Amino acid sequence: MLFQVHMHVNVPTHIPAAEFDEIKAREKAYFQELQKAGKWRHIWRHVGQYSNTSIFDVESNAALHDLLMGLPLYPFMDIEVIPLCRHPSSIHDDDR
Ligand SMILES: O=C(O)C[C@H]1C=CC(=O)O1
Repeated sequence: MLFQVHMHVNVPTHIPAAEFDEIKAREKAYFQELQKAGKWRHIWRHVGQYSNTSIFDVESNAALHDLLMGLPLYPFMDIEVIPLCRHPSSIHDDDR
């Protein structure tokens, strides 16, 4: 199942910068593992914002929920999820 997810990170002011840098490093490692696993298919930066639009390919709503809740940056994020389905005119076989 494909999902479009918008994430916005609210940089915390109540924790030391070094602690936030450590959380960002864990986020990057988690993100790269999910990319390698084919679950986090695409990511684009929103120009001028600490935000991204991502495409996830996971087996269920619950799987996406667990994945998002596991993001180290989750406590600092606003997240919007848009479930996607195949467009009838698409010529791409991997649009599921
Ligand atoms: O940078 C972001 O938009 C937040 C998050 C998504 C991937 C990652 O490494 O951090």
